[in-house]
Amino acid sequence: MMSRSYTNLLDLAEGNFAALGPAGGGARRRSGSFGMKRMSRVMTVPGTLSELDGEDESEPAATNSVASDVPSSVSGERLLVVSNQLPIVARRRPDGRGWSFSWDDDSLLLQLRDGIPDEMEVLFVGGVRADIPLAEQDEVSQALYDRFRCVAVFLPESLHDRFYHSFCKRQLWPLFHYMLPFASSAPTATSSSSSSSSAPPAGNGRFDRGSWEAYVLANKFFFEKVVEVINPEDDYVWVHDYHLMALPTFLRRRFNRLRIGFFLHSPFPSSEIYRTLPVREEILKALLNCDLIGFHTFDYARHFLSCCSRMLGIEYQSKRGYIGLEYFGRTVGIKIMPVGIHMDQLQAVLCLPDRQWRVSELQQQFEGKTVLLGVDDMDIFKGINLKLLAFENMLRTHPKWQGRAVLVQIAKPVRGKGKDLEAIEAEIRESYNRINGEFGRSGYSPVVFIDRDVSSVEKSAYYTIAECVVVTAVRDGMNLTPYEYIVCRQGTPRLESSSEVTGPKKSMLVVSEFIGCSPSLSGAIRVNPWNVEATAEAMNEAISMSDQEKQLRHEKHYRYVSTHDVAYWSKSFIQDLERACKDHFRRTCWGIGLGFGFRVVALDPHFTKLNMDSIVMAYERSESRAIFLDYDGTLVPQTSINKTPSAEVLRIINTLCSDERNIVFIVSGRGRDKLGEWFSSCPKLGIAAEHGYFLRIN
Ligand SMILES: O=P(O)(O)OC[C@H]1O[C@H](O[C@H]2O[C@H](CO)[C@@H](O)[C@H](O)[C@H]2O)[C@H](O)[C@@H](O)[C@@H]1O
Repeated sequence: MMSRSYTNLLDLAEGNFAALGPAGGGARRRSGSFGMKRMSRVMTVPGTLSELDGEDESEPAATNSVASDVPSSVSGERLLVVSNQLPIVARRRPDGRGWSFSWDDDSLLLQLRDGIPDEMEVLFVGGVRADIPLAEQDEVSQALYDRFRCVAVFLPESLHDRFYHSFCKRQLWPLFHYMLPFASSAPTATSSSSSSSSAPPAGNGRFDRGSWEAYVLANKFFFEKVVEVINPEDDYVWVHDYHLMALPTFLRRRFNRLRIGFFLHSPFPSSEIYRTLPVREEILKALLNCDLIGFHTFDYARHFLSCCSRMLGIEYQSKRGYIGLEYFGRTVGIKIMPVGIHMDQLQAVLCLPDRQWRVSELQQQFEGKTVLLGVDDMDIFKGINLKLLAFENMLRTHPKWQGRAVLVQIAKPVRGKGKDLEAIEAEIRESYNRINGEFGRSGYSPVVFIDRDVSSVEKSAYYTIAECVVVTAVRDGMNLTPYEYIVCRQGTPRLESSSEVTGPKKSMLVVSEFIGCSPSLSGAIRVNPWNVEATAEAMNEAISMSDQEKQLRHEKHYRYVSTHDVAYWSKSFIQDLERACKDHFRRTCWGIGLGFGFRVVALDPHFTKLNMDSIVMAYERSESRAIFLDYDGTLVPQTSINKTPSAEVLRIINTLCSDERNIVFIVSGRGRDKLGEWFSSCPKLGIAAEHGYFLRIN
């Protein structure tokens, strides 16, 4: 077995993982060739993109392919939305026989369809949020494809565990949210103890190569599903979020001219954080195989660009409002556009009779009270405990709120697990018990903590009755809670006659400055959630503000949120993706490089890649030749520390110079002294030193 420390990324990208064994660590994979070691191609054949597409990697598709009924040539453009999870809700049938599926109306991936042109069909590729037994997977795949145009990706359980719980949730997710792993290697509940490596498992989120391999392998499973349905000539692929950052390399290797977009929903951290990631270059290079990379905020994009500059030496250019990275002749576009909410979906919920009934109930429950509301996922970055501490501080420093202010905190259970989460949950419990113990009295609980799944109807009822929403996340990619709140407080024209919507609309927000939605909410009170006292003051200020001021701020926010909805975001992304890809069919391209170093070199069609035979023929035919040779990267490897030309190089140069028909020059930025010294044994060689400022002509 190969050593664990091997860094052959070609193998990694090919899916040959020592740590996972020949079939991906017991992966019950049905495709014939997977897991067999194959030599990767280093493309040396020149050609246009269309010539090269699909010529590589003749792996058969998995046998549970749903593509049997996909027309081989689908007319019209399609969009393949690839994400860790499909926008599907799966439920076991009550009789235990089979599954029932429905669209997940709350999923942003589903909602983004509204911004996609009608003539563009949308297909989804992703995992299913349910444990579907192996024996049922084929049937489920077919049903999902037939009924929803969803292509299901099933990962073997052990792989899923290492991909999702270990690499995604314990390594990437914390790091992207600015949490560096501790140096200690004490294993935790979810560390990858099943890894076959001899190295100790990573604890506390420390990088673990076995989990990284699982991540790459899982990305390859997604890639294979895309391959089953893709029509590379017509389709666009839009990959979502940090789970699938290796996918663009697999796609680009197979389909050189595929139109690929990627959107990162989480933050992209500062380069000082990102550069601690041992696979930092691999991930950057994989993303650069896209045509367009999207971020919620300017800061996330700026961090990504500085990582590209500092770690890969690639600089960006900004032209007429578009930012692009020149990457081997291709321009990789950078898109900055925060996501939005689905207005119709939320407004439809607002009109449900159930909700109106729930609103009245809550109005009675909190009569005479001022409700501050928190709606968060129960994860380690949402700063729920900081919010409780700030609320406690407010009750203490502004006693007028004792008996009057209530903090309702909805904490949605999440799929992640681990000791950190358990510790945070315990801390939160302790805080609200303490606050309720100290300030509570008969008929008054200052904190109402709801740690169960709350339906969209109930959530919108809470939004409606809340005077202020408080978000104290210490990091969050975007966070749409404030947007949902604003829309619910606005209500809909259909509610105008009901008793719940009376008078001018108003809302108030206290939001962390560390979340993606913060820059778009100029009327919110922005806080540093680590500063508990300042957050307490902000809460007091928010609920004490005059109605007129609350109304003005609300109106400003509503104008923005209602016009920058999810359809606006997806439409804008697809338009930019189309624009970024408009030259795809004009360019001459070569795929080069191994593993994650793979990239497509794109050139204007007037360029031709030199072919060895034609060079030799031209050389032999010519009567007089001028030969200009660069030095670094041409005569000595770019990476070598010893820059002195080898004896072999000197011999070849002297051979070239000895032919009367040749004039040979070294052209370099290097100084004349060094070049003169190095080539003192080549008397017939010309030297253009310092970019031609000094010439030695012989
Ligand atoms: O927990 P995961 O399955 O790994 O998914 C991560 C989170 O994805 C979604 O949130 C992210 O996208 C949102 C929309 O762009 C953005 O507002 C948020 O900041 C991102 O983290 C999902 O809403 C979360 O529940 C997931 O935890």
